Amino acid sequence: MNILFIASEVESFVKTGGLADVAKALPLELKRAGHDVRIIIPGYSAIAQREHGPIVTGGTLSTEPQYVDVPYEIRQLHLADIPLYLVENKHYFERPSLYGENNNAYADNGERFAFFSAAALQATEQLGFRPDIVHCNDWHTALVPMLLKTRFGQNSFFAQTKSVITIHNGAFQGICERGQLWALPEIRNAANDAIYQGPYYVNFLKCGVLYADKINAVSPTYARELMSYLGGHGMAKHFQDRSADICGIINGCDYNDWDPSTDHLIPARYHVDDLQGKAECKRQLQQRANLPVCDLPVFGMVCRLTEQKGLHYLLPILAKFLVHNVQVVVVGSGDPVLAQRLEAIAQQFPQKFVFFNAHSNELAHLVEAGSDFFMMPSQFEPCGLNQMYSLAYGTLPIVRAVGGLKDTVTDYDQNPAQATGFVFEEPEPHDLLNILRRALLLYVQDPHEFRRIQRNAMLTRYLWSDSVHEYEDMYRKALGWQ
Ligand SMILES: Nc1ncnc2c1ncn2[C@@H]1O[C@H](COP(=O)(O)OP(=O)(O)O[C@H]2O[C@H](CO)[C@@H](O)[C@H](O)[C@H]2O)[C@@H](O)[C@H]1O
Repeated sequence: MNILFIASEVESFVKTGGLADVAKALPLELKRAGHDVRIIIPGYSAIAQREHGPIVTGGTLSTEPQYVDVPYEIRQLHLADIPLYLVENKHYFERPSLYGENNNAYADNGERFAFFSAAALQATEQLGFRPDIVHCNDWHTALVPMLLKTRFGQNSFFAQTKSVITIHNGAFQGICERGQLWALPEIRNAANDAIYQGPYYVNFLKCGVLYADKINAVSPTYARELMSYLGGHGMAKHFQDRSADICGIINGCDYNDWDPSTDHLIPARYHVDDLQGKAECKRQLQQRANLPVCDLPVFGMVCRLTEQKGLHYLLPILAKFLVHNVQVVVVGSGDPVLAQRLEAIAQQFPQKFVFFNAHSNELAHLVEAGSDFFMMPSQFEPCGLNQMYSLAYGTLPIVRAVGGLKDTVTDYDQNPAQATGFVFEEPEPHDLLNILRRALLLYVQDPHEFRRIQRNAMLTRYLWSDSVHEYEDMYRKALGWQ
């Protein structure tokens, strides 16, 4: 199949979160499976490799006569042997950040990603790449399915093209004033009330859910949650209406980047039968964090600082947990209020708790390798990648039973024989504290049992090559081939 993968970030070029990891690993695996894959993303000035790629085409996005047409250029880079196209426009993408600054989204994000989506499709035709499937990801590219049926609906080039959308995070929906879509009158003036959020706003994700030929969430549990009122981020009814076309496909883990036996971002390598390197990673993590270098259990956490990641469960109980003989290391960036609260606790417990207010891939690898446990008490979690990295690094994940966390971690109490970590149910700080204590107790009282679970965890595999079969299946269904 010819697959156009359209996303707002791709690991190795530009990344703020897990979407970027998937937008790298999935196209690579689809390519390995024999498909012709092209990736297209916005040409942010933050992309360091940008100057090495040639401009391969360009043009203007035509709009209504009263507005000026919007210019763009297409630059070509490569992700391994996959062409990666950047849609460049100085006004929209030459900014210090991808989506916003100082924790505030850019006010014209709707306009920016509407422009990107339409220009990406127009450029695809200019490049002569006729996609069977346009694979959209999250709200940023969720207008694409509707554009294929409106602006490009009569265009014979796209006559056989079908669209799918993957929901990585349904909480972000891209709600913007209708006026921001001045360049896309076919959407701004559409008679379909369902895509609007009240009379004045458009909801990008709704457009995707209504118009995509097939939809998937990044885990089976999250697919079910999206159709429930509690987990549907206010869009449950729209997901329910499309229930026949929705499936859940668990993300894979990219073991090329996340394998402790080959990882060169960590100070020592190790594998399931020889954990000496892990002990060295722990020592170096403790040194780096300025914590006493000793055999206390280390609980790590790496995340964007947002409510989603369950910091409001952790913050109220962190001081109580730090009364025990433990060390806790958190690496995160995002919400300044959450950062301040973490910093205040770090000052109170300098010998036990360290907070790195940073986005650092190298630190993320060190925390994964050097910790004994990894905390992911998310409020909701479409799939989650860090718990998979933790399993591979023998760092027992402590997670809440939601979304992909529920699908990937087996709880010690529920299923001791196959346990790979610890799972708690209720969205309550006290439940998190209980499970942290349970994990601590196991570490202190039964090192052999801890080692056995660690072994289970390290032998667990979530392979992209398995998930790709499910994506191929979804594409075939979208194309009506089965
Ligand atoms: N401060 C920091 N420093 C360094 N690295 C950091 C970091 N904060 C986060 N990261 C990295 O960003 C990625 C986060 O991935 P996740 O899947 O856990 O969450 P995210 O919510 O971004 O992704 C969304 O999309 C993905 C992909 O589908 C879903 O798995 C997930 O549930 C959904 O919320 C990991 O690679 C992690 O190491």
